[in-house]
Amino acid sequence: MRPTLLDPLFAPLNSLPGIGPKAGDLYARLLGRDGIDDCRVIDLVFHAPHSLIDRRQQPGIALSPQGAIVTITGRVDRHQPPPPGRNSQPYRVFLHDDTGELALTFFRAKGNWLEKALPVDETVIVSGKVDWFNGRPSMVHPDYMVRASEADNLPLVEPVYPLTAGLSARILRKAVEAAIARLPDFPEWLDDALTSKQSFASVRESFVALHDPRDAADIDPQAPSRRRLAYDEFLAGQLSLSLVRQRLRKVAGVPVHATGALSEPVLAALPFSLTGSQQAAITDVLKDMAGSDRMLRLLQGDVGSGKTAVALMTMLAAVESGGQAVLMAPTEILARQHFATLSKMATPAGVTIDVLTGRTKGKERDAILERIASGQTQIVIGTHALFQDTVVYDNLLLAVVDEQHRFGVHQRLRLTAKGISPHMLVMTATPIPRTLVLAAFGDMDVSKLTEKPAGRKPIQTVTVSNERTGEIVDRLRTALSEGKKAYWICPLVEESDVSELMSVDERFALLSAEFGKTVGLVHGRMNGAEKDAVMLAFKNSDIRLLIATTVVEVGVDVPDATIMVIEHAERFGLAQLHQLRGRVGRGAEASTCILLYKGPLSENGRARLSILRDTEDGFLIAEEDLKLRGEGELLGTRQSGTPGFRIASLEAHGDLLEIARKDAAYIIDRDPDLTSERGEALRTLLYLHRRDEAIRFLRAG
Ligand SMILES: Nc1ncnc2c1ncn2[C@@H]1O[C@H](COP(=O)(O)OP(=O)(O)OP(=O)(O)O)[C@@H](O)[C@H]1O
Repeated sequence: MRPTLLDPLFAPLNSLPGIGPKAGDLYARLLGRDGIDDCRVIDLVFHAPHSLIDRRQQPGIALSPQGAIVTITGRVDRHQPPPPGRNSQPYRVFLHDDTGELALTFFRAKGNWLEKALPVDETVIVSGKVDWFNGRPSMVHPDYMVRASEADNLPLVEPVYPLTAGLSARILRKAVEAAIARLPDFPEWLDDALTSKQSFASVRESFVALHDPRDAADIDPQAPSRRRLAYDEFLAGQLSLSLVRQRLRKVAGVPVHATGALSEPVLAALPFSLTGSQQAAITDVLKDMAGSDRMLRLLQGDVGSGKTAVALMTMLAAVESGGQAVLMAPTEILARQHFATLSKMATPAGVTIDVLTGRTKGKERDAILERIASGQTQIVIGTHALFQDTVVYDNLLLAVVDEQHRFGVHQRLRLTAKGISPHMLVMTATPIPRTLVLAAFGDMDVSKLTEKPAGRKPIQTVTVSNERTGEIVDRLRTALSEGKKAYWICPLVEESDVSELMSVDERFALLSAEFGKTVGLVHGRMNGAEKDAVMLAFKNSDIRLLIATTVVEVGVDVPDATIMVIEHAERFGLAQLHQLRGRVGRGAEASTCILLYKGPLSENGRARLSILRDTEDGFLIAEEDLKLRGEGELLGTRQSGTPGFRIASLEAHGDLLEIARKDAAYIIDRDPDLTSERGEALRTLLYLHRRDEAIRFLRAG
């Protein structure tokens, strides 16, 4: 049960005065929620200002910079209403100070109201944005106008919040103030030693300070209030991951005894030998699974480093031990591709492998479910359909979760909630910077595949302005006539971009006109069967040029494709470009990646593309991407529905994440059920950050 202390903060957002049905939609949009019913008061408390307006700036009229928000103290000289019948023209009021004259400009204004507010000969203070036009300064609809005698009514410093169209700054500030007024006195959940070392204020004071910046330093991520709140956010995350991990570890842990009876014949039949990294990762996994603790391991592989083979070897070990294994892929395409590859690779082992996805229906589905329940099926490949209630396993020992870009604690929780407690191997598609691993997975055991299989040729990467697209098409013509295969990737087109970007459909039309039937198209709006058919034709060479959106980004394996063209490369994250590029260079032939950009590039944009040109080391690229883009964008975590951080930033507060990790481990070690006084306070922290799932877990455990 949520502590009653938090009730006022978890009340519906529209319980605040002034938020009606119309504003509700705006707030939902602003806060990134589905609807107003999903918004709580607390969401506004976390809605931090990004800058401030300092109305203490009084440079004088003549010295006010164009576009700056300034405050002017001056004497009103005259009013100039629009000529009679010309109400579309503005109403102007002129005032002066020692340096010059300023026109205050009002549209559709009532004259008598202005005469009262700005009487001639009165000294007034006005504040707002100054615009210079033809050498004359004006201020359109000042934010504030007060008489000099009432200077106290002018807020000197004002926070500026992210807004959404239709919601005014003033209204939002009112709502935020009302939300802040509901802040209770929180129990202190941090250790005294830490708060004094870091000079943290109390939680309540920190929230108040967050919304009441006094100068630019208070807006900085390193402001003490922000650091405190960032720390809390990290701690809540680390604590919930530790709790989950602790419970997962506690349950079961059926030791897996690999005999080699199945994996050895498979290994012997592979057309290659495993790399040192692959072998090391398999050894790590087998060692974990042989123990009585449950395995929870993250397998990070660079693009094309051969994760699939590692997954197969570990799954065969589970089967050798008399159990079952599943491999969960993030998409239908990948599940089917894994199924095809693994079935072929595993033939010498003679194991029964099935595929189960949302598309598996009717009699086929019933038959598969029956085989899984009886234990006849030893390995199942699929999507999240693998963990629906109707799927009952006979003896599931290992779950390999190919998370690719979607880090989901939730899925892992769902698995355990079913009472299934297999060993778990989580695979990610690209290297992830350590801080991000920590934030998303907590303190997890990690194996890395740093080596590329032998015989791979480096991919030649070039950056080319889109003005030279014609040349690229000419080069493609030659390559295709030599029997080569190529990808051409277009970014996802959002409606707002339509005029600016070439959509996949347009690109497909243009290139089909050029190259005829050898051109195929896949994108996210096609259904699964359609996508599969095109991918298959590409694999089998009926299609030699594949136009695609990023649906091919993860895991697609067509080893004889050697050319990758990425249109609007400046729009993609580095890690994503690295992933896309990784679709080529998977065979023995030399490959090329052409990054087409629309210029002129910003300095940052140029830096990003050149990193990609200069290295193929995904671990390095991931670190650079984090530096240049920030974690929200990185690997698309934002789209994946994983709750991002609201105050904390991995770049700015990486040091705090490290401390929070240790703090969480220390807490769980001493007070695993959070029952001490500090433990109780920490429960409040978990609720405050909507980490309820961890608390539910605590109770279930
Ligand atoms: N040790 C190896 N030697 C040579 N080729 C290998 C080796 N291991 C795997 N391969 C081959 O390399 C290709 C890439 O392997 P895999 O699809 O498992 O990569 P991945 O790690 O999943 O990368 P991605 O995320 O880019 O798909 C496959 O065609 C696979 O058969």
